[in-house]
Amino acid sequence: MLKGNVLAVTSGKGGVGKSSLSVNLALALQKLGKSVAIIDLDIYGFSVPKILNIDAKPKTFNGKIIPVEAQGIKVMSMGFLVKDNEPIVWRGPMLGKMIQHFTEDVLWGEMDYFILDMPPGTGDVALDMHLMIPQSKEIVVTTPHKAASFVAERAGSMAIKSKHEVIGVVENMSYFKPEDSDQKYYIFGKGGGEELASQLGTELLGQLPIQEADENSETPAIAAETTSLFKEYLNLAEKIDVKFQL
Ligand SMILES: Nc1ncnc2c1ncn2[C@@H]1O[C@H](COP(=O)(O)OP(=O)(O)OP(=O)(O)O)[C@@H](O)[C@H]1O
Repeated sequence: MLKGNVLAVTSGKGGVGKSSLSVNLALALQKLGKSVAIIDLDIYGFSVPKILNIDAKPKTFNGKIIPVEAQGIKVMSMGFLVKDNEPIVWRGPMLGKMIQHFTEDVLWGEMDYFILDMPPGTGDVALDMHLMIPQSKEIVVTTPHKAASFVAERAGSMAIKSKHEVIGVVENMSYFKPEDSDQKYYIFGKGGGEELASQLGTELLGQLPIQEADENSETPAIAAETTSLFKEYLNLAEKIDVKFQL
């Protein structure tokens, strides 16, 4: 199976920044000298290939898949297997087979980290992941609004019930801070991440700012190294790396 540390990035609801976090965290861990792979388990709503601007399709070798590599990160995603962004209409058991396929039939090799970009919520993929990859640890992503953290708690509780360690909560889109000022604007409210961490008995690992996307970039969802968001991703990567050494 997977040879390396496994970190699942989960959330209660969609659109909180799980995929952005998975990719940016992978790049930040790489900055720390780690080898990183991303397994995009958001089978219906894959977005990792788009975030990394990957056009290539994986090749095969002896019946196994060679993951696509972008910016030094190895990636496997349902997005590589569907034609023209067609929707995926599958039932639960097929989703489980895909997790098995992505973990067992891909030539990953040994990696320092496998990041699993999970679909939102507590559906079939989350259930199967908990059964098939019992060694994985989790972070739960939420936005600062209390209602978002209430929903996110379910994903965290599910991990705890299935005996997966939740190593922490990450609050995304916590505030907006202009690059030329230290003033923080709490656009989506405050306190959701802190509250969720205390409900799950874990710690708040990071609060990520809202970052204006550079639409001229080919990868607008990847934080440029000059931004405060990038610095926060680096801090987060350092904290997570320490947690895996314990
Ligand atoms: N810190 C941030 N600042 C500004 N925009 C952000 C930030 N984090 C994420 N976004 C944007 O929010 C949108 C949703 O992010 P993303 O796709 O990563 O969320 P998700 O939780 O993976 O969603 P889904 O559940 O649909 O997979 C994207 O357009 C992304 O670029």
